[in-house]
Amino acid sequence: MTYQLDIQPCPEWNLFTRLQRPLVIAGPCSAESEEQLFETATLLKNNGIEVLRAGIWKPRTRPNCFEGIGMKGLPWLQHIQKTLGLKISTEVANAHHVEAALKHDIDMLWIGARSTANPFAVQEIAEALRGVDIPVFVKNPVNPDIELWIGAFERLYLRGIKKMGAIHRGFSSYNSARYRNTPQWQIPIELKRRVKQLPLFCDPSHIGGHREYIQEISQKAMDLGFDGLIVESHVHPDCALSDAAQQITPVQLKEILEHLVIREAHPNNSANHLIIEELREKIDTLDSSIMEALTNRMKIIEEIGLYKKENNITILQPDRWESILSRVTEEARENNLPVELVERVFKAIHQASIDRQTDIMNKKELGA
Ligand SMILES: C=C(O[C@@H]1C=C(C(=O)O)C=C[C@H]1O)C(=O)O
Repeated sequence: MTYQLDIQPCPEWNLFTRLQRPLVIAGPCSAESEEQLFETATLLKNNGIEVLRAGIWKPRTRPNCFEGIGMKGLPWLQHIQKTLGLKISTEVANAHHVEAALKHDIDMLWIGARSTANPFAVQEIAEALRGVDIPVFVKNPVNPDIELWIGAFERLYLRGIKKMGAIHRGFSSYNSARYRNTPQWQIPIELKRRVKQLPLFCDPSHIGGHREYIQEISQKAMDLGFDGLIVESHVHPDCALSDAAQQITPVQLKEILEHLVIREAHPNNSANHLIIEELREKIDTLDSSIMEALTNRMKIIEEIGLYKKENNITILQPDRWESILSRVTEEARENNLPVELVERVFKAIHQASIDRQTDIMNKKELGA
């Protein structure tokens, strides 16, 4: 069963007053001391940030790391809310956190990646939020499972939460890669396709794992039409008690934001609109040719399948398959197409052929 999520549009949330992209949430990974939090918040505010983030309870990979300041950090946030007029937000991982955060007038909550991966935790948080009308952001689960991510929104929605946003923070991987978490951009793209009204934020700090990547990841998010960014910012990043390498100062954040190129969702005049429409018509025609070719190919696959069944021949023909794959990858090289793309496409086509021929093989004769 899929639910139609009737999400309230972000401009109505009373969280951001300036509504141009990117909407920005920023603040330290963790609240560490009242001074660190207040100094950071003041600088962020002076640099135009409206919503402060700060972790109060930190889920850490190993015990004996700094696990967050806990409850005593909540009044610090509240003080900032009152004196600086910033909106305040933190991560919650259980009902107890939700209760404490709400008691301290938190403006926005988010559910972390490890919690999103656990439906029991999400359900518990959703129950604790029943009847509460504040925005709740959900980070993607650590594993690239879009259903789990959507499931978390559904659980919240079923308990009455209408102000929901998604945070893309990348996915855990065992391979050593450029970034700390692999972005797998196709997953937030698919989320946006499936849940259109959902505001989409990117967390370049956690994807990159190092401050040097924040600019490029933020730009990529903007190019894909993301609504906002949630960025870790600390008054003295190198002294941070958690995630030191990926935090930036409020001034560095301002510079990064100033350098972002923000593109419009659609062409801004009718001449440009016509150009893109004409090109899209060409794409539509080409897509129809691809579909026609796929349909005709499948018909022949079926004929070969019937022949194999009648003559007792194996479905998989490794030599034939090998020769197809080497021919198309060679053609890809000649035409300057990504070989990896062509391989992926043809492997998917070949697998579909095998599946179709397997169905034909297994189908009982009428009356047999
Ligand atoms: C169509 C055949 O069956 C299988 C499917 C193939 C394909 O999709 O082109 C190629 C070889 C076989 O593994 C065939 O034997 O030619």
